[in-house]
Amino acid sequence: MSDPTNRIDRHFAGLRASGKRAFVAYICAGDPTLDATIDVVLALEKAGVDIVELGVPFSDPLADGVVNQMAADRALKAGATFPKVLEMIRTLRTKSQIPLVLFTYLNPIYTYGYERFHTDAVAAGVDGVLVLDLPPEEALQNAELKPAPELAHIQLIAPTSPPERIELIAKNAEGFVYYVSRLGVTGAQVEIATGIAEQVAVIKQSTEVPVCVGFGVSNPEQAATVASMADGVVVGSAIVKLIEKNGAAPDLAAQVEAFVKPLVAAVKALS
Ligand SMILES: O=P(O)(O)OC[C@@H](O)[C@@H](O)c1c[nH]c2ccccc12
Repeated sequence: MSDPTNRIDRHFAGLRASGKRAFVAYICAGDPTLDATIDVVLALEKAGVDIVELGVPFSDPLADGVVNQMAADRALKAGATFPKVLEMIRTLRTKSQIPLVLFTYLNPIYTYGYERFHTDAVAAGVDGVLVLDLPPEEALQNAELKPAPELAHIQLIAPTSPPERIELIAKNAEGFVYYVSRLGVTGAQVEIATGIAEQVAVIKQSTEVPVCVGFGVSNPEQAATVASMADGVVVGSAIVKLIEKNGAAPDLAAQVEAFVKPLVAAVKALS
């Protein structure tokens, strides 16, 4: 169900009306610092990014490749904690209304407390949550594991997800469905995965919710190719790598903006 009060749903409704695809960017909150994350998100927004995925830094990020692992490590070493990430989002919300999705493993939410998490995330201005290591069956059977109604519960589908599971996930989808285009962990790849268009078509048989595809996209050409097969494309590690290289530069935000602009432009050029 589309919720007009949720920034993700509202944003996709606008994109749909204008026939445009979404560009979704992933960064790790607190890398290199929480203050820098605010500037980087504002730079992403200026570059035309539609939705920002904010990773909650975690010590055992099992689905993340080395670039994202190192980003989480930098953020943790710089002092990022789950409460501090929420505090940063509260500050960010005084400057931006860009749709925000928290990417997290279950452990930080468990430690913080489910109810407290739901209340505080909504109050901070988070629009959606993707709990990376939470299987859909668990989320559906345990009410406390489902985000609050105001938070879209975003879920992953993998190339190996069997049809029954795709149907289960897609039927309960909120915000958007995230199709990870390949097995393994996050990270830039030379070649785009095969079978994306086919899997997106299967997912779309069970849901009206937009489908975004990510994993391994790092340049404008790949972004356009992948986006042309779905409602949106996600780029993570390529941006995180740029932050890794230029974290200490005074013009980090400007560099992020310059890097992301052509990626966004390639996606927005599609009709
Ligand atoms: O890094 P890539 O290959 O561009 O893929 C996006 C990815 O980083 C981001 O969406 C993400 C970060 N952590 C994840 C864990 C699982 C699935 C996806 C993610």
